[in-house]
Amino acid sequence: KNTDELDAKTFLNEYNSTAEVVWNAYTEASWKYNTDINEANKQLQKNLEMSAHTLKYGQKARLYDTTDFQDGSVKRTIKKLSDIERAALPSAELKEYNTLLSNMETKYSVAEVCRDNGTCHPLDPDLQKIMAESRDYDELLFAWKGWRDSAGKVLRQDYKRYVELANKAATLNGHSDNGAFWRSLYETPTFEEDLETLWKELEPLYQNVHAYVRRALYKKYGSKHINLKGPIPAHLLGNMWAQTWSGIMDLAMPYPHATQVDATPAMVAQGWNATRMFQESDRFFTSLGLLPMPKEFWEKSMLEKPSDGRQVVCHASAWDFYNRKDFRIKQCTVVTMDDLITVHHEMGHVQYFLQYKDQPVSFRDGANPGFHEAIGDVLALSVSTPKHLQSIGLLDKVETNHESDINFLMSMALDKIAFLPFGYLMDQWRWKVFDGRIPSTEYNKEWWNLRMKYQGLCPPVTRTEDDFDPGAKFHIPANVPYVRYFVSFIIQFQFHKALCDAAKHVGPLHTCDIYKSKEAGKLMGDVMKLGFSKPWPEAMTMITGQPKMSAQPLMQYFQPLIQWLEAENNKNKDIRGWPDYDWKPSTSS
Ligand SMILES: O=C(CCC(O)(O)[C@H](Cc1ccccc1)NC(=O)c1ccccc1)N[C@@H](Cc1c[nH]c2ccccc12)C(=O)O
Ligand SMILES: [Zn+2]
Repeated sequence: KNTDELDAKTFLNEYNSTAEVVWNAYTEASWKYNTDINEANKQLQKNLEMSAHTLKYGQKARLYDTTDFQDGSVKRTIKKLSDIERAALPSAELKEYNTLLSNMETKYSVAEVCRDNGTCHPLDPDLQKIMAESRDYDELLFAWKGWRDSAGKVLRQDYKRYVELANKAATLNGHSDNGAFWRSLYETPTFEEDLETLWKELEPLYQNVHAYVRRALYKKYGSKHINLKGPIPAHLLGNMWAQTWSGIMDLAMPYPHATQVDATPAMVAQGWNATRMFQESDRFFTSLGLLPMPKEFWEKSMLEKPSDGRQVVCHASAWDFYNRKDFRIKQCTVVTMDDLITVHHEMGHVQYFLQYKDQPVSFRDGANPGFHEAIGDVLALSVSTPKHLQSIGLLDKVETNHESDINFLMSMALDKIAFLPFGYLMDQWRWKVFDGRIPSTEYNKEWWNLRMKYQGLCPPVTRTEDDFDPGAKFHIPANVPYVRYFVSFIIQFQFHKALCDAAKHVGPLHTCDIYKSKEAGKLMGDVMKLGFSKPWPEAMTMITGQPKMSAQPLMQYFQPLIQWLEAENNKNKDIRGWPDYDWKPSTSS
């Protein structure tokens, strides 16, 4: 083994400069395909070249014994390069794996649901609009079942083979399975226990929101479709996957006569478009002293779904082209408050790219995947406040009284609290698939067991193993881990609390708006500049003064609503949980 640290540094410099070129070429090819899906653009050649580069340098990295190295960054980089992921597969299987991934993402992205009269609906924007706005039980069922027939079902065989190859690559890199590899990215030995502890702390709050929303849906859809002691049919929550519930805020509004919280009508009335939404977000970031989007961003991003007939991957994403100057977002933006939040989420990714662009490529990543997901959401917590929405002209009447507070907190809970069990169960399912506890013959049964256990949902129609409902959620066919969002929804409140303190905010946490706080911006910028160069507990300590994930700031933020929900559910004599787990909604309307 080579113990020469100077030699290692030279090797890493060579790696870094060659990696930028190879990764840039791959990213350009991937962008071309994602924004114009067709056979010609499918060429997977650049993907293979990237893996060849990873293999070459990974094998050389493994020759070093870094035990006595002085430079921590050299040790950290050698360790990271030594895991060569899919490049460990024999070339025939690597080609098969890349083809499978490309085919799964394409099948998902081009899927659509057709009516008897022949009109066909893509997920974005059509089916998403139906799921958020329709209050017709059967129309919702048409979209919900149709999407799973068109996008989920067709992926089952591809997915089964993908699992085998992903696991083979993981074991060739020394992991027990692909789930173990995904968890290793958090560098936290107690990661799974920590997540379970956080979930147990938050479960009572979720059950209170669930009980309250079930009561609201009971009022709307009646006892044929809602059992006040049972799970909620999964198509009634205002979202295709029931992962966020703000789509049914109108049914769950505690005080309909107090301050409204939805800025969508004003955005539409004032003629906002996608570019305006991104400019608004850019303005918030620069108000904190963070970096503006470079001109390439505005010239080369795809901020709206193309109208020239091109097929694209509509699921939003942010892109680093690894040349320190080209950064883009691809988003099929619609003019809604919900998408204004997503705009900030994606811009948070690009801000991270900008802040760490001068790190070596190995460190151009989040402190952990949850950090990358949290940045934009932290700013969105400020943007979402009625006070801020009023200051940008999107809400006119804003009162500061108890009812308005509860309305606002309910709208936030329908996104942030409702999401937690979904964010947690997605990779519970995948970790069990990767480690063999869920065989392919039980993919769908175990999916719905988890959907029942954590979210208290049931399918509106019978499901079988002919179906593959997990495949109907982008991240499953797209091979994108999901527990990062669960982590993000926890730590973003820790960051929010710390930044609000830095911004000298006084008053309840949920009223804090860090807009224009250079102190808050400095704290965020310094952490983002680190990229992946330090273990994430160090980054966490820089912001919050302590190294752990904690649910306390989230609970503090929602405290007024927690009390209100307890009282409201007791007043309605509603039970928490869903003991009638065998109940099924009637299939006649
Ligand atoms: O998937 C996303 C946003 C897309 C993304 O920005 O996270 C994107 C996902 C992706 C990853 C890899 C390939 C293609 C898409 N992630 C990134 O663009 C990205 C870029 C650089 C580093 C890390 C992530 N949100 C999740 C979770 C979520 C639901 N509602 C939300 C509201 C606010 C924030 C997140 C969510 C979802 O829609 O289920
Ligand atoms: Zn993201």
